[in-house]
Amino acid sequence: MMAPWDLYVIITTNLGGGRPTLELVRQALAGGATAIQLREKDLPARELVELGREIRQLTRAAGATFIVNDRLDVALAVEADGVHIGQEDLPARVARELLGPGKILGVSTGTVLEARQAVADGADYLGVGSIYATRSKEDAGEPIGLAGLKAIRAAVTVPLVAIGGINSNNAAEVIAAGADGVAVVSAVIGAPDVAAAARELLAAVRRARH
Ligand SMILES: Cc1ncc(COP(=O)(O)OP(=O)(O)O)c(N)n1
Ligand SMILES: Cc1ncsc1CCOP(=O)(O)O
Ligand SMILES: [Mg+2]
Repeated sequence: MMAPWDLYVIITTNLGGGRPTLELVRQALAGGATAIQLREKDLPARELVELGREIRQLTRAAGATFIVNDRLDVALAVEADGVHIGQEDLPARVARELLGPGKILGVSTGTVLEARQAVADGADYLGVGSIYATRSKEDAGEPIGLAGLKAIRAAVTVPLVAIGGINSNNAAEVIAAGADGVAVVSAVIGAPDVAAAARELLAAVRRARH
């Protein structure tokens, strides 16, 4: 069964307003996040594994998908559902070989060429963006906008998760442009009430689909 990508919350603790990682995860899940990504750039592998094990338990109990960013070794070690890699990470084809067919492989793409290549290499879903400007990733590049998303939607059939500057005010137009779900950092973990922010964004995504 492919994961529901309606609300994919990315956990980068230093963008979470000083709150502990697991508290952010618990609150995002309480607000209905359908997928959680552990995205910590500065933690040693040992700490990533410890956190990943806890998040595995929390996501399993909530029925949510758990993806580890960048680190295929950590994803396997904590029995995550899969790994997300970008254009500068492990090549997607290599990641697919190491993962085998049973785990989810997500790949970041910003162009039709990248999207087609990622699918050919074995991606199960694509992170598409940055759609809008974002302050959560320094090297996010120029926004591709809804036009970029629509072009990728027309080129591939795998699920598309739109990312970059998405919030409850613009989620509807992103879904209308062809995204299957939204991936967010600041709109959820940067909010004063993480659970309420997740609930509001999830409702916006689901409303947009009907
Ligand atoms: C769902 C999703 N889409 C895109 C990204 C970005 O991945 P990447 O380009 O490798 O950048 P980092 O997140 O590793 O800085 C993502 N993490 N998740
Ligand atoms: C990880 C990532 N990849 C492309 S944009 C981005 C950051 C998205 O963060 P926000 O939802 O706060 O704009
Ligand atoms: Mg990466």
